[in-house]
Formats: sequence, structure tokens, C-alpha cells
Amino acid sequence: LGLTPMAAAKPLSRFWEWGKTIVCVGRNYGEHAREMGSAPPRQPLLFLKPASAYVRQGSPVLRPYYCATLHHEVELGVVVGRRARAVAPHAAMEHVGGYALCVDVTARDTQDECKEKGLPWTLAKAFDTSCPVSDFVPKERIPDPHKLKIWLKVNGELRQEGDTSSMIFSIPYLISYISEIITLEEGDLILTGTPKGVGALEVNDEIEAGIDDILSMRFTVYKHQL
Ligand SMILES: O=C(O)/C=C/C(=O)CC(=O)C(=O)O
Ligand SMILES: [Mg+2]
Repeated sequence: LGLTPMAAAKPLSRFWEWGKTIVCVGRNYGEHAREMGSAPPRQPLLFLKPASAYVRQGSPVLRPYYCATLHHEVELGVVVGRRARAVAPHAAMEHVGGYALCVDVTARDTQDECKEKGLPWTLAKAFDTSCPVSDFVPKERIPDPHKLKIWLKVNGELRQEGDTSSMIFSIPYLISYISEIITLEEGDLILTGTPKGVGALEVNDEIEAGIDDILSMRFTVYKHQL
């Protein structure tokens, strides 16, 4: 009939279904770097998670079979709304589509071993379900992403409460820095680092995390069954 098929709709509000890359920033809060015995970085420390790390409320967080010490790291996520390649800091916020709350679930004993052996952190950070994410928050709802309280409880006990104003590298700086190395595409996600208070998660623990009174999310931890 000569009709052009419509491009499949990819709503940013469901970025976890089609976004390809998750870029994570490490040690972006001095207090967390110190609790890990690490020096605050001079430039952003970057690592990646694959899209298969995404997990949504209603599905469990799975502890990998090789991990004895699983840790929670609550983080503000920035959802890319427009392709960014080598953008200047002053223009970087134009590429933000919105935000989400994330947990950078970490196999801490595996990470310690990787650090000791000088190996990459893939096994510690990139396993299936290592990136629980909340609903999408359009950027219009968060006029200043550097003025947010993010928090995380385990079985009702407050473990982490941080203020995004304490980030070492700001969101525009991070977008600019990352986009000079990795082209950021629409739907990609940046995890901006965790405040202090990271700690262990046991099987059957209930995680609850939120951004101020803007949103909250819940997850249960299970053992990975091969
Ligand atoms: O310094 C370390 O040993 C570990 C740091 C991390 O796991 C980095 C993060 O993922 C973070 O700061 O959010
Ligand atoms: Mg982290």
C-alpha cells in the first residue's frame, strides 16, 4: 500500500527495556571512598554494566553463586535523553532526559579479589540483576539533581542516606567527561556513585530505597540457582 512502517516507539519512561549501556561512576563521594580505604579520584573512575543487569521491582536481586558478600550501593541514575558525543559541561544537561534511583549491587568479596589481582571488576559489578532501577522520573520533576537525599534501608533499618550535593564530580562534568570517551545514546543510564554506608545483603533481605519523598522501590534478595 506504499505505507512506511512506523518506527517502534521507545518511550524513555521504559529505558531499561531498550537502553544499551549503563556507565557507572565509582568513588564519587569522598566519604564512600574513605570507607573503602580508597583515595578520592582525581578524574571519574568508570566501569560498565550490561543491560542484562537491569531488574525491576517485582523480580528478585540474585546473589551470584561465587559471591559470599553481596553489598548494596544506592545511587542516583541519570537517564540520557539525547545522544551525547564530546559535549561541553555547559551544554551537558540538555542531554538529560530524566532520572531513576538505582542500586549498584556489588559482589564485594569478588571485587576485593579483583583489586588484589589487578583484574577488571566485571564479575563484581556486571552480573545479572546487579542494577535494580526505579520508575523513570522526567527531568522536569527534579529541577536540581544536586539537591536530593537518596536513602536505602535493609529490613527496615536505615543503612545509607546521602545528599547528591556531596558528589565530587557534578552531573554536567560526568556527562562531558564520559561523552568524550563513550558516545552516550538515548536510553543509556549513568550511575553517579554511592554515598557512605554500603553494607552486606543476606538472602531473603528486603531492600527499600528512595529519593526524598519523590519515589521509593523494594527488592528481595535470593540466591542464584544455576
Ligand atoms: O573503592 C573501592 O574499593 C570500591 C569502590 C566501588 O565499588 C565504587 C562504586 O561503585 C561507587 O563508589 O559507587
Ligand atoms: Mg557504585
